Amino acid sequence: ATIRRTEPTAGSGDSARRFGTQRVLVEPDAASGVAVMKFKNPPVNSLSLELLTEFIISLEKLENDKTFRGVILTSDCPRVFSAGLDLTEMCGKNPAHYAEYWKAVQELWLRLYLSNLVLIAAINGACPAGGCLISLTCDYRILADNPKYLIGLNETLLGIVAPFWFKDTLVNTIGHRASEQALQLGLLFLPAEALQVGLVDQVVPEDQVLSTALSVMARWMAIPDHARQLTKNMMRKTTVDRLVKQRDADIQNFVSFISRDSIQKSLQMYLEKLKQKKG
Ligand SMILES: CCCCC/C=C\CCC/C=C/CC(=O)SCCNC(=O)CCNC(=O)[C@H](O)C(C)(C)COP(=O)(O)OP(=O)(O)OC[C@H]1O[C@@H](n2cnc3c(N)ncnc32)[C@H](O)[C@@H]1OP(=O)(O)O
Repeated sequence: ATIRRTEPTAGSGDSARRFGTQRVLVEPDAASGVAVMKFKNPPVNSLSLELLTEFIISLEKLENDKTFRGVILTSDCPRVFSAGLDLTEMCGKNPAHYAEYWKAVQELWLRLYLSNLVLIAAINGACPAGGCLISLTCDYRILADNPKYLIGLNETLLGIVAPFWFKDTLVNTIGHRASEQALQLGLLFLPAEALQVGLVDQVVPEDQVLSTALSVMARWMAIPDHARQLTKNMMRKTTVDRLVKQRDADIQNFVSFISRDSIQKSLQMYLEKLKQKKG
């Protein structure tokens, strides 16, 4: 994927400078050590290969810069946090493309789930499937209180199956029984339901999502990094290791699953339905 970096905006020093790429805007505040990362892949922030690649690069840049200890993930697109994996990357392409795409999905999850940074999701829009997965990799989730902003792993509604590491991430967050129901039924939760089941940590008015994320971040930043990072590692490493041990097999699994005629048909029908919704 071709990555175009955005120029820093004119400002009064480092903390006023933006950086990032075409699809991932980064607003750093060096003074507080916190950066706000905004997805900008209109119309719905679908996780195309380009967006995944730029996300990984921007995250790596922040991880390697000791100035930054916390990142808030949010959307620059109105009403959608992320529509999840880009269905056009999984439809009508060849096995080599599917393998490349899935490797990038894995890579992003691996980096996010064990990130040394404090990650907070400021969920300011709809958050299905892969969008929900990204938020689940964060240390804390704040969802805007809007009945249109549904969140959940809805893969079964598309006739596809959430892989084991999506499932593990959900189980680690809301527990086994709630995950069993949520995954089989492909549940998309309203904000109040998401809060009740523990899928998000706070639901706040839409105009307070970012300010709440910043104040929650201050609390997490007050904890010494080494102790917090080792604790996070202790909680999450086993889950990560499961995928690391079988990364190639997981790619092969995905490629053969997604290449099936029946799955391709389901995805195409789902995409058609999304497009028809407008007309
Ligand atoms: C047993 C072995 C198991 C191994 C299995 C391995 C793997 C399989 C599992 C793979 C995992 C997949 C996880 C995913 O993330 S799949 C994606 C699921 N996403 C969704 O279901 C969301 C679909 N989108 C929506 O519901 C809505 O778009 C919305 C996000 C609520 C926003 O609604 P709205 O603002 O009304 O926008 P539109 O619906 O009109 O959409 C605008 C535009 O965008 C296109 N689009 C929407 N979502 C996607 C997407 N995910 N990918 C690509 N394109 C998308 C939509 O078609 C419209 O396009 P047009 O403008 O051209 O009409």
